[in-house]
Amino acid sequence: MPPRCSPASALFLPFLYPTLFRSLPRVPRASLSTAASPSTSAAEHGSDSTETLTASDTIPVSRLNPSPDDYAISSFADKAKVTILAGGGGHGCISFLREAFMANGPANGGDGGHGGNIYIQAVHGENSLHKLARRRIIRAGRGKTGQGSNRGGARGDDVVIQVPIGTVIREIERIDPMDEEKILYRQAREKEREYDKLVREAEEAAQASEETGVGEGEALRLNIDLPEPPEHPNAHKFILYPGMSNSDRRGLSLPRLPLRERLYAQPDPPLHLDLSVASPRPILLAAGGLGGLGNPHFVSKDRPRPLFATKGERAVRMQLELELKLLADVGFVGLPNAGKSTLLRALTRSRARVGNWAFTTLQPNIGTVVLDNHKGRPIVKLRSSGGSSPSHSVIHDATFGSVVVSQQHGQVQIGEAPEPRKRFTIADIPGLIEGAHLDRGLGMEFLRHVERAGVLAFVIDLNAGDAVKALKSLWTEVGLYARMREDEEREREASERIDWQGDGSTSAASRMMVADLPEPSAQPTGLHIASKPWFVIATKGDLPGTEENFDKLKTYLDAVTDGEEPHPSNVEHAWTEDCVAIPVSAIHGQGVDRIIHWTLGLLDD
Ligand SMILES: Nc1nc2c(ncn2[C@@H]2O[C@H](COP(=O)(O)OP(=O)(O)OP(=O)(O)O)[C@@H](O)[C@H]2O)c(=O)[nH]1
Ligand SMILES: [Mg+2]
Repeated sequence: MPPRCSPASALFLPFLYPTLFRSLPRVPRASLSTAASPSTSAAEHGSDSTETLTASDTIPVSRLNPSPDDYAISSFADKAKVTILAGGGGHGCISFLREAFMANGPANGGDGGHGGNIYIQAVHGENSLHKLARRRIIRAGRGKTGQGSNRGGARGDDVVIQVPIGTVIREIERIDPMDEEKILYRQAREKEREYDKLVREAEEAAQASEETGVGEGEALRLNIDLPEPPEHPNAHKFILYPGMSNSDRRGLSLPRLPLRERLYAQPDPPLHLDLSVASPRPILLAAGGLGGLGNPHFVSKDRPRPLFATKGERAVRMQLELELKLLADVGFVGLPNAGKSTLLRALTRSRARVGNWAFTTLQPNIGTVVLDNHKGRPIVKLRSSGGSSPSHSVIHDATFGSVVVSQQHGQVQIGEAPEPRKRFTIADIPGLIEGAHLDRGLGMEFLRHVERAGVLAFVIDLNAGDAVKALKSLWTEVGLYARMREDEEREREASERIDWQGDGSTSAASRMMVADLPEPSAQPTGLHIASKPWFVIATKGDLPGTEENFDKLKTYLDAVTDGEEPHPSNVEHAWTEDCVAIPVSAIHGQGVDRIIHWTLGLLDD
């Protein structure tokens, strides 16, 4: 375990609070970095720390201290409802060869093109569903109609919907013309069977009347009583030649079309996809309709010049609900106005709105910390070994690439090094207030994102009163929310359980089914959030008079790590492995490197 706020590490320069880094000579406040000077000089002039609340006013406007209207509107969305329409098939063509001295050439109408499919693919680099949420309807291309001279129509364009990794797709509604057609065919077959039965009965009756000597007239009457034969269900699928004469139309007998199988298998309903890893290939959501058949398909000895072709098949239409589950690697949790958005700006290229008032942020902002220059070369210097996982070291070998040498129980083990992380994402959510778990403030909606982050970073304003108290109240809110969610989950699970008896009691059969499963604990613990690794980012450290507050916070966190104090949420068995507080001054971009390194250590553990 690395020393907390290690004075030996050159990366973790104690630019703030030199007194906490005992082995370093005490640096007088006046000689702190120039960036911190405006507020320092304010302190020298004897100003009160509460007066420096608006210290950002004295700092020149920059990317990290922007004017309130210098921001990009957050285009983030974690939910979307879309209707997808696969492309219908193009119609078949009715055409005949026309050449000099050939009055009635053979049929040469081309087939229609097949409709385009709609696929979905989870990819790296996407981290929001806002583009989909805005589009609402996604259509694949329609197949083109066939042409004369046996030229087939072009295929409709496929559409690949790219979504972030962690997207869950649920089907709400589906209209599949193939299913409708199957039902129509089944009904038609039943009607035909009934008609055949009637015909057979009429014939038998006619035969019987002949044998019993009833006159020919009676037999004829029985035949006339028969209803019209049922129409075949695929009559609507044909297109007729527009220049057809009335006599042609009267003598037209349309052939029976068999049910055609789609080129691509349509996934069975209800569709439920959980794309928790990048999909190497796009996954089919909706298959396009088949192209119609040109008139040469219907040429026969009795019908040398078919004056019809078939229409393209209609395609699937689906309504889907998409939800982005795994949102960010790190979730910022903090009171309003703590400096979360400024910190996000300092760590990433985000242009989140910053303002000296509560609830500046109304929608979550997602920022990506890029660790390489997109060519594999690191732009953030990583620690060679150690961090929060010092039990292994990475050796770079020209022949074998990266090899991990780890020591477990005194034995050296050699394994393949994991791909170095190239980026991680941070979610900056609106500030939490007391009662957030009861949906006060902008609370609940956004605590969901915290629940899903791998690491929690508590952003505490050192200039806004007791930091330990602030941390405890934030953890209390998060803990209460976690318990509430566990309760909800349990209720949902109970309502989804099969009621074998129909009266709410569970029979022996269902008991057998769940016998091997561990019984869920009766009380919600909130452990699913409290067991996540976390750390504290103590911000606004440039403001005078904050050093003491940080000192207290550090002492408290050391006590939590050593087990002398309970976890701030009071949840038992919560994560207390290495609770640290990192002092930063986001407005000056100081200390942010250390956040990146610490986060990497926690994420890679
Ligand atoms: N002196 C100083 N001021 C800071 C620092 N970080 C943020 N501020 C100021 O604190 C105020 C609030 O910053 P924001 O980043 O908007 O805070 P927030 O936590 O995102 O606020 P909400 O979105 O309302 O929850 C702004 O006036 C910032 O300029 C810092 O490190 N030092
Ligand atoms: Mg904000």
